[in-house]
Amino acid sequence: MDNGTFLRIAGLSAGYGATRVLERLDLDIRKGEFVALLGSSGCGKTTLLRAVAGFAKPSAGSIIVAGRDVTRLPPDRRGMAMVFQSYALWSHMTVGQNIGYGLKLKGLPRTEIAQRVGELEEMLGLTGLGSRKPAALSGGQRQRVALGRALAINPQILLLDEPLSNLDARIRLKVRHDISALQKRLGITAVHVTHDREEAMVMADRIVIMDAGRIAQQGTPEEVYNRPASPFVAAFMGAENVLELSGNVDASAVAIKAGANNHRCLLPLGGRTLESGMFEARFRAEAAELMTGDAPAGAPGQALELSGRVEAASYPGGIWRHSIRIGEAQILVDAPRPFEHGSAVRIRIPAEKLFLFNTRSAHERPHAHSLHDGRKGRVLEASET
Ligand SMILES: Nc1ncnc2c1ncn2[C@@H]1O[C@H](COP(=O)(O)OP(=O)(O)OP(=O)(O)O)[C@@H](O)[C@H]1O
Repeated sequence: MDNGTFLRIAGLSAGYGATRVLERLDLDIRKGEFVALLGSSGCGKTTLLRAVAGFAKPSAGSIIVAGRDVTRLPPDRRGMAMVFQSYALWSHMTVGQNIGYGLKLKGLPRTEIAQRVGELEEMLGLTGLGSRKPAALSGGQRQRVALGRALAINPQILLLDEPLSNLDARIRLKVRHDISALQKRLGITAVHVTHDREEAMVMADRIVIMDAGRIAQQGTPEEVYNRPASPFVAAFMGAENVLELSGNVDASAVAIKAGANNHRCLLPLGGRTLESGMFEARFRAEAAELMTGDAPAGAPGQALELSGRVEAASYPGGIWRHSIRIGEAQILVDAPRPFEHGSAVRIRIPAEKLFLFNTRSAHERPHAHSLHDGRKGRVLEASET
């Protein structure tokens, strides 16, 4: 075991009856680390969290905390506390009683419980609300009570199951910040399930992206955002524009061939592992630059240049978002000013903002729009060089 590992999930498989959800999943988490489990609905995030907490029984594998195998221990003997999306507060109990519940179960003296509850209420901004019932609290306050109840027992590991998804957008930003600050201050190891990319980015030290019960990629927010390892991760991290290109790779660059709607260009490999052939190219709406006029002639540029036509423009705030038709493909591109509906435009995507992945078969690129001429699978290449 790596010296820094505090929570080790090893070869974990879990499911429900015949439904297999997690398949031999391995994940090591350091002490004090904040890990976000990010993935689309149904990928197994909650199942993983519940298995770690002891609420779901794994069919194989183990859960080790500080070198101790806790796989067969009940939830209350694992040194963990879980905060649920639904808060799961006891409606007949006051705020103070909810927060102190775990301590009461442990048989602590009343005075000690009162003192600890008071400290937590203060820490969580709930002072003065101790005798209210949950029904008389706002969503954000309820979630803070749930957090207080989890923290009261001094857990070594805090498990958060989409704790912010029931809060409105503005409160969510505040509680997001509160949880992060508290977790860092207390030095608790935290595992946070979310399907909100931005939430994972701003809260976590490390993001674990899950796909169908497996880990698709893990890394710092900056790593998974800027260096997605697969089309799935790229799409999940917001690079939803997708095109199909072809080109040749040498030791230092990939030469993208010209097509019906793209110019020839030479992109530095920059650490990418690619083979000559077909590529799925992905990029974010904000990664592209929108321009009018003709492309400069001459040597191939170090950016992908596309030509298209504006089909729609909207103003979501701050920037203008354009829907652009490029052959059979449709992409979204942001710009600081609106471009007229129907106008011919150029789109420039710098090499470092273009994610390229080899595609090997038609089955592996169900979402890619090729820049082709409508004939089956034929990519239009003005120059075959
Ligand atoms: N109690 C259950 N019985 C049977 N199948 C279940 C049960 N709970 C979850 N599943 C199935 O297991 C799979 C994983 O569910 P899980 O709740 O872990 O996903 P998730 O990634 O947390 O999704 P979400 O973001 O929607 O909460 C899903 O296909 C789900 O339908």
